[in-house]
Amino acid sequence: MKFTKMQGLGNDYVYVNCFEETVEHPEETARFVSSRNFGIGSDGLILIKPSEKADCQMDMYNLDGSQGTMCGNGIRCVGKYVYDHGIVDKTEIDVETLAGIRHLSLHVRDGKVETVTVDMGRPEQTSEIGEAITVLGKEYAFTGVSMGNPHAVVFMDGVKEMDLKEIGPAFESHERFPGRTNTEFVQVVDEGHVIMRVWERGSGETLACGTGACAVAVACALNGKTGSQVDVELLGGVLNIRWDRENDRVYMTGPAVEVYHGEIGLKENNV
Ligand SMILES: N[C@H](CCC[C@H](N)C(=O)O)C(=O)O
Repeated sequence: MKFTKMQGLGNDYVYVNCFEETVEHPEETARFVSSRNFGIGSDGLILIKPSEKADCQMDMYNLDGSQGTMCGNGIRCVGKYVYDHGIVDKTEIDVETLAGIRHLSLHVRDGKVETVTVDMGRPEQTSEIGEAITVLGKEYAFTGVSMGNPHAVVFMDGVKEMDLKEIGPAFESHERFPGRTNTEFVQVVDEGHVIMRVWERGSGETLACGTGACAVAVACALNGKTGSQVDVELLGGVLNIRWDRENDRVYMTGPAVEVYHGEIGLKENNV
């Protein structure tokens, strides 16, 4: 199977061009390629497929093989891939996802996409603001926001020093979230800048989460902690998020990088 390794702020996936390749068992393939020791090493697998409704389709799988409905860092890399590899010849494109169609504006330099602005659609508030929840015997306040996938946003201090290995999975699989959740731990620096760590549903801690950064920007505004444009500082870098309150849509701008191409034998590895 030919693949391309790409990353958005260190949130890295194995991408397969399914205009040319077919992946029979995507969940199993995602678990295999994501393994650093037995496969390639990534946060998951993203299939770039033809679409009847858009310029292409993004089909995304987390490290554990669970299928995601939307991926912000991933969709920027999908936009870069289809432009740089000649699948599209325009810089305003639409990508079909399980969360709906998303519009991308591709910013090109020297013939290659460098950054992408994504219309991430309408946010949906999925809890009370600051809803109480008990996790590992301790009470927290969270704000639930969906960007087509579920996020629980928790405001706290000392975010950079946190160890997410226990608290992350405990939130992810908490009974309050029947389909599991992505969880963002956020420290507000000022009304235009926040620091965020993320424990992703199905992938664990990642260096960045695009949908998560959008959910965080919305939760910050809902809680009156920032304006509606926020620089979200992640371990992997900064995403600029703008929640347009006029049309109630969230816009994310960030980089997309192609790291390398490769080929991997699935049958030889019993996948
Ligand atoms: N783990 C997420 C999907 C990937 C989201 C993240 N990598 C992003 O950039 O938005 C979920 O299961 O909803």
